[in-house]
Amino acid sequence: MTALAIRQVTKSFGPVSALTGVDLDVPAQSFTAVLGPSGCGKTTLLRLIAGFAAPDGGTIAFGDQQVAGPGVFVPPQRRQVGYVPQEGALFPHLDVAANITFGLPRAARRSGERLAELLDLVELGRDVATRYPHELSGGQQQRVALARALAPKPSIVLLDEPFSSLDAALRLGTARAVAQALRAANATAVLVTHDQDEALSLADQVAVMRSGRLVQAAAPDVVYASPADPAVAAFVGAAVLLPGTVRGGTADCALGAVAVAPGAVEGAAHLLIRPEQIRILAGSDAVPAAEGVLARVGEVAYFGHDATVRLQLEPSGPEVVARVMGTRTPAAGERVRLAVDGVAAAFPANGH
Ligand SMILES: Nc1ncnc2c1ncn2[C@@H]1O[C@H](COP(=O)(O)OP(=O)(O)OP(=O)(O)O)[C@@H](O)[C@H]1O
Repeated sequence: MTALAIRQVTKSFGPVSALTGVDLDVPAQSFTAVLGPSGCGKTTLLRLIAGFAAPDGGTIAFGDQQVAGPGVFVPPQRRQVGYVPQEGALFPHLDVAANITFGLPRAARRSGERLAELLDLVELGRDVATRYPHELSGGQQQRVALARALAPKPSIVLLDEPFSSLDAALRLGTARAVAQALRAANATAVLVTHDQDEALSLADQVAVMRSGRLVQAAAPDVVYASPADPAVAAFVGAAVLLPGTVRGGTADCALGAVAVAPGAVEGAAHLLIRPEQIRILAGSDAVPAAEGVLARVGEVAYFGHDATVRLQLEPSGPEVVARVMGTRTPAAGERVRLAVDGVAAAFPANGH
């Protein structure tokens, strides 16, 4: 069942067109990440869903109830939406218990049952209940903000870059705990983020926005492996884009003959290959000349778990980037042979 249906929504601020013809379906009890660069309209979309502003055109429906559209505007307090902002959303003069239960009827506030349930849900100990926001870490504060948003059992939870103020170490753990709590609460959630890793790792559906338009909405692996266009490809991860020619399920390019996804249009194309698909076979002496494509190793950036390796294709080909395991990094200057694993996505050259 669709919990949230957005149809042809537009919104302008004076001459600035923030949203243009946005369509998005969010299935019930699922997690959608709206991903896009700064200024693409993500927050505006979230604010329209919450009811903090009205669209200029189009409709928004929660289940079978239209909440915004021509002649219809349900105010935010009647939309049953939970909202988790970036930071600083907690009341500083109230302890955690009072913050979480703020929106609940008095009886539920008094019983403490729902409070205990919510603390468990966001994986916070009971001892945290009497602390004040300034006595919590940033990650704990965001968990409390989520517990407060979930307390009245909203139909939809909206999260506006809720992890962006956290440092890297806290970010991952908090994001995972929040996603888990949303699933455990059977909530329907929409998260706004400009962080591709966050979107790909947390969401069931990634909705990619660019310049006020929604350019692709699909499962994370589909957006990554079959992006709608080269710009989406580059935005959702590192991408090697090479010109090539598609013929009979294979493309010829600077990396040799590379398999392409079924249905690829024949002829001139831009090929998308992910850095982790480029495999360094071995030093050029150890591999028969017929195998792989020759390259010279340039800069190696070591990240511990893995490394990125810049490779200049020989004799005069373009530079490509490979992602290799941290235990198998070649040395700069070494000559190697390369192969491509898996399939490349092909975009017709005259299509863009
Ligand atoms: N209240 C407003 N008045 C005027 N212009 C606005 C207003 N709100 C947003 N905009 C403009 O609309 C466009 C989309 O803004 P929005 O905040 O939705 O983008 P965003 O993708 O959320 O960006 P960020 O990631 O930086 O928050 C931007 O050009 C912004 O300057």
